[in-house]
Amino acid sequence: PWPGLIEAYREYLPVSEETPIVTLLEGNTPLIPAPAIAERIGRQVRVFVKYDGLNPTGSFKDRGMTMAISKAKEAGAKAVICASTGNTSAAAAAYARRGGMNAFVLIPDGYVALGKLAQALLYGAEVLAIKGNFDQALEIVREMAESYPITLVNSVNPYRLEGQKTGAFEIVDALGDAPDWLCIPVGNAGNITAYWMGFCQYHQARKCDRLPRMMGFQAAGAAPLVHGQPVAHPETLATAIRIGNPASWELAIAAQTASQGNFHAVTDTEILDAYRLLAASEGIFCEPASAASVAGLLQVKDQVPTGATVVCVLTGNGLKDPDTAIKHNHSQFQQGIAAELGAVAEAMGF
Ligand SMILES: Cc1ncc(COP(=O)(O)O)c(/C=C/C(=O)C(=O)O)c1O
Repeated sequence: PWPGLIEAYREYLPVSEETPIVTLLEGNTPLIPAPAIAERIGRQVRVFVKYDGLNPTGSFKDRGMTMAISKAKEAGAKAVICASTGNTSAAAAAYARRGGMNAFVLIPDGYVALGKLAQALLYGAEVLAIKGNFDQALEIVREMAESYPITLVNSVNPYRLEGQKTGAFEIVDALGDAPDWLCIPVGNAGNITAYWMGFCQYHQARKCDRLPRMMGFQAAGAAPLVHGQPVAHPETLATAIRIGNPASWELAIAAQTASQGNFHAVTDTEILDAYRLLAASEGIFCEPASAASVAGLLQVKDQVPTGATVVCVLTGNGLKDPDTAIKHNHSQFQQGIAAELGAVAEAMGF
């Protein structure tokens, strides 16, 4: 049976026998073929999606949190803190409580998807909603962690990136080599940094021959890495990546240049089209920010080499943000039908 990420990849992680393992058996998520998306590209291009929405708290953050919380516990921490657009706070709360610690989370008031807030509250985090955006919340928690006995578990904590790089390991283990392109949504830029770390470490260990081009996609209203400067008032319906000043800016640029990758901006409309395509044509429900990886691939599809293998990282489960699904689906939804066969048959067009 799958032992959880730290046990599965111990030799590649900064842990020792003294490290307590705080785990919810995260990782080992499916790499699902996406024929409907591949068909949109053609030229024998193969597309897979790494469905990281199937982690225990529903996002890729669990990969980083099993490491960050285990290391915090090893260091004797009693409480952790993070700023979050939602998924980090859910994962920090779950793993901190699992590890017997308290979790304090700062979130931008009014811009956290319903499912993520539900998680942080029920996991028993101290949830502080500030009248400001994620970037302001991150500045505050970085100062807090400097001045008070509390461990910061945002992705500036190196153990977060160490955990998140395991996504790259799993992709190589499943494909037998690295893909030609790795498409990934980018907000605070920890995940694109971590994936590149993982591919490079696996390449060093001769576990893969090739290294992918890292293709990072940001929401058009929150695309500092595309514009080359911070965005003071980031705006997008993909609230998970509504971030204007990524903490891992330099590391993400280094990954992009070293991999000969690129950053592109995708509009909210392109994100919603990919979000609906994934659900209605592939049967895969991810949250809006995650669909930016597919929206981006489709935007630059003519640049994909013939016969290439592409992996799009779907970073969060669609259930995190039910409001967006209800508001932006293209399905038939007839309400108030009489509970009679005739009425139902008529509604169905018979
Ligand atoms: C679903 C989803 N997809 C993509 C991203 C972007 O990853 P990074 O580029 O590593 O930030 C996030 C990030 C969320 C937070 O930053 C947070 O939860 O505080 C996310 O939740």
